[in-house]
Amino acid sequence: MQAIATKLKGRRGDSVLFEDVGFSLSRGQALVITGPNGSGKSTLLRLLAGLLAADSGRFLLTGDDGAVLPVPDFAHYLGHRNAMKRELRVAENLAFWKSFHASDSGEGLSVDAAIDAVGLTGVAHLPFGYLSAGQQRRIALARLLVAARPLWLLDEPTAALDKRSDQLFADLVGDHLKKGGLAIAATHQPLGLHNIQSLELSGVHRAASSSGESWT
Ligand SMILES: Nc1ncnc2c1ncn2[C@@H]1O[C@H](COP(=O)(O)OP(=O)(O)OP(=O)(O)O)[C@@H](O)[C@H]1O
Repeated sequence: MQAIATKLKGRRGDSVLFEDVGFSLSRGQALVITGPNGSGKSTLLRLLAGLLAADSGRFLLTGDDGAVLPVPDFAHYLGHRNAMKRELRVAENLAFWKSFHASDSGEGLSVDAAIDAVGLTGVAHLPFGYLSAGQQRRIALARLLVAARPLWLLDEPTAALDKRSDQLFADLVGDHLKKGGLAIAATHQPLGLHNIQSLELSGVHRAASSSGESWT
C-alpha cells in the first residue's frame, strides 16, 4: 500500500496556501506536517481526506496490488473536533463509529478494548460530555482503534493531551505503523520514531519536504 501526493496545490479563497506538495509513503511510514498557524496544515489534511478539492495535483492511495483505493473507505480522519455526541455515552459514541466505519479494511478492537487502550477503563457508561477535554481527545483517538483502517489522517491529535497522553499517542501511532499502517499528522508532538518524513508548510506559495531519519 502506498499514499502518494503529486504537485498538490491548495487554495482558500484567493490565497494559494501551498503548491508543489509531494510525498510518498509506504506501509509503516508516517509524514508529519508542521508550519505556523494558518499555513494550511488543516487544509492539506482535509484535501487528503477528500473533504476539499485540490486546486491541482493529486493524491492517490494504492493497494499492495497497485489498485487505486477510495480514501474515504480506507482512512480515518481526525480533525480538530472530536466528532462525538456529548449526550451519548462514550460506549455509544464508539459503537456508532465502529459500525459507521465497518468495511472490509479490518475489524478493529472492541469498544471496551479501545477504551482500555487509551487508558480510560471505566468511562464507557459516562456521557461523552462529562469527560475532561483531554479525556475527550483520548476517546477520539480510541475511534481510530475500533475500526482498523490503514491510513490515519490526524489534525493536531494531541491537542488538550497531557504529557503522559502524548506518549500514549506516540505509542498508538508506533503500533499502527508496526502493523503496516500509514499515518499523516499535523502535530508538534515528537513521535520518537525513525520512519518519519516531514513536510513543513511555510505559508503562501511555499512548501518544503524532507525525508528524515528522526523527527524530534
Ligand atoms: N472555510 C474557509 N474559508 C476561507 N478561508 C479559510 C477557511 N478555512 C481556513 N481558511 C484560511 O486558510 C488558511 C489556512 O487555514 P488552515 O486551518 O488550513 O491552517 P493551519 O495551518 O491548519 O492553521 P492552525 O495551525 O492555526 O490550525 C487560513 O488563513 C484560514 O483563515
